[in-house]
Amino acid sequence: MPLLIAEQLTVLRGDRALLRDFDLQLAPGELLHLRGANGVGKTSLLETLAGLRRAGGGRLRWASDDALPHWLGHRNGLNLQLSAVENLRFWCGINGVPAAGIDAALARMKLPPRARLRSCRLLSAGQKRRTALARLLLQPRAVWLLDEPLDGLDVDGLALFAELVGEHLQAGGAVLMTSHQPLPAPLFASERLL
Ligand SMILES: Nc1ncnc2c1ncn2[C@@H]1O[C@H](COP(=O)(O)OP(=O)(O)OP(=O)(O)O)[C@@H](O)[C@H]1O
Repeated sequence: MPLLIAEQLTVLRGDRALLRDFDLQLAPGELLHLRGANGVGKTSLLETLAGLRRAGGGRLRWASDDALPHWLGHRNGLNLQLSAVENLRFWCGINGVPAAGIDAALARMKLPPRARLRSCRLLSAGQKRRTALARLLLQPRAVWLLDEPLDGLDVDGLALFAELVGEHLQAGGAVLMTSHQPLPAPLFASERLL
């Protein structure tokens, strides 16, 4: 049974329909890559699927009522005045997740210990991305909706990301991610052009 089904979805930006009659299914163990040019509506679609943007029509069905997805926007959603640890502590607080796993999650993302305590505005783009991705490790959620998650990652970061995704798919989760270009190895996905 699919984890997520979107049927005849209309994706809006203001009063403009970017996508109409958009159908999508996401099965357990599936990595689906949505590829499209700048401005085509990838971010708007992911925000609509995540429930952050009102759909203009159609239906969204989740495998279960409590199947809240992980949504990671392309701007990372970090408060740049706070450190990586403080950002994740805040995220844990608003999501009711124990903060005990923060250090382990940042270690898994290979963020050096000193960088974890530094204000995020002093981190590189890739370090900020690794911090944002660490949220995926803090709470198990079946569906990951990731908007341009590879931006800023170096070769090691890409390998790490592929490892996390592989483990998630093995565990029966699913990932929907966007980008502008074909996915690099070692990521293997079904691809949909927008
Ligand atoms: N704040 C906004 N207000 C109104 N329209 C917007 C706004 N932001 C974006 N748009 C419009 O919505 C359309 C879709 O934007 P969206 O960010 O979803 O595209 P995208 O495919 O994710 O683009 P990119 O690859 O550049 O990130 C764009 O063509 C843009 O003109």
